[in-house]
Amino acid sequence: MIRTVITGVTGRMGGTLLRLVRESKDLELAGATARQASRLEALGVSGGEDLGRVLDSARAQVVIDFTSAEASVAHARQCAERGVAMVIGSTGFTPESRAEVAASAKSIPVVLAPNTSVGVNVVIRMAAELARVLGEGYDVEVLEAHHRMKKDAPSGTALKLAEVLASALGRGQEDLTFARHGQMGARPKQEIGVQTLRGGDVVGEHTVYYFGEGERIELTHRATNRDQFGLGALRAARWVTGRTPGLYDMADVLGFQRTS
Ligand SMILES: NC(=O)C1=CN([C@@H]2O[C@H](COP(=O)(O)OP(=O)(O)OC[C@H]3O[C@@H](n4cnc5c(N)ncnc54)[C@H](OP(=O)(O)O)[C@@H]3O)[C@@H](O)[C@H]2O)C=CC1
Ligand SMILES: O=C(O)C1=N[C@H](C(=O)O)C[C@H](O)C1
Repeated sequence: MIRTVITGVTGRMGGTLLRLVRESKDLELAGATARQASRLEALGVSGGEDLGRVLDSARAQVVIDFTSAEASVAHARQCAERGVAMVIGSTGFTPESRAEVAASAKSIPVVLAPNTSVGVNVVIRMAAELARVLGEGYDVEVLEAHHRMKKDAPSGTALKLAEVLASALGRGQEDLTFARHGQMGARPKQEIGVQTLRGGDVVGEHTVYYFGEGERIELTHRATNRDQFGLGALRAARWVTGRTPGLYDMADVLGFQRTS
């Protein structure tokens, strides 16, 4: 059994992960964190507010962390100090905070994935392939929709899609456009647009549009609950436990060639 700690267990993903780890045959819950330790009792789990202290008593092999970018940076440092592997699903990283996770990943193996659903990762791969095959004659746009409680925008998945599309088309960060308003002028050929919708209880939807002359291709993934994110995270946890230190992503877990 792989001894697993879940951070932010009172969150939407934390709750999903707790149920899936409890249902799993090869992962066991070694502890959990919550910002208010009093809430752990109601869930019937042992743990505390500080990951470092939880790890010191839990003999954990892997931490699954879906909290926030800021919290994940601190959690990665605490795991690195104790040699515990990690799966980080948090989004909202800046280049600087991502670099801090990468620094921790010099001493522990870390899977950092803005989307742990296997289906989404297949779509990311297909999106890059479609862009490569279609080439320059198509205008590429990414649209994402999420629930009203989501804090970061655009989603980590939309950013990843934009990154792999740019790489497939030989374009760079400077070609990404995150919103349009006012007198923008005609759409530059090189542009890759990334647009965000927020509302209700939308779990997570991503569409890549390829607008051509006389045709339009749309590649869509819709999550209708959080289980596939959780199951993918458990798969990543099995894969990363005992691995050589380094920063990995779901492409590594799934044995795909990296797209960017
Ligand atoms: N990779 C993937 O496939 C997916 C990624 N995500 C990402 O995972 C993250 C969590 O999403 P979700 O579960 O919906 O969010 P929630 O707000 O429901 O849960 C976040 C949890 O993390 C805790 N937390 C937040 N900030 C801190 C902090 N600074 N220190 C310690 N704990 C903290 C929260 O505690 P408290 O309850 O006290 O606020 C809460 O328990 C987001 O970044 C989201 O984008 C989400 C779904 C799938
Ligand atoms: O916050 C969410 O809910 C989600 N966040 C991830 C992201 O930012 O890409 C993945 C998923 O779509 C749900």
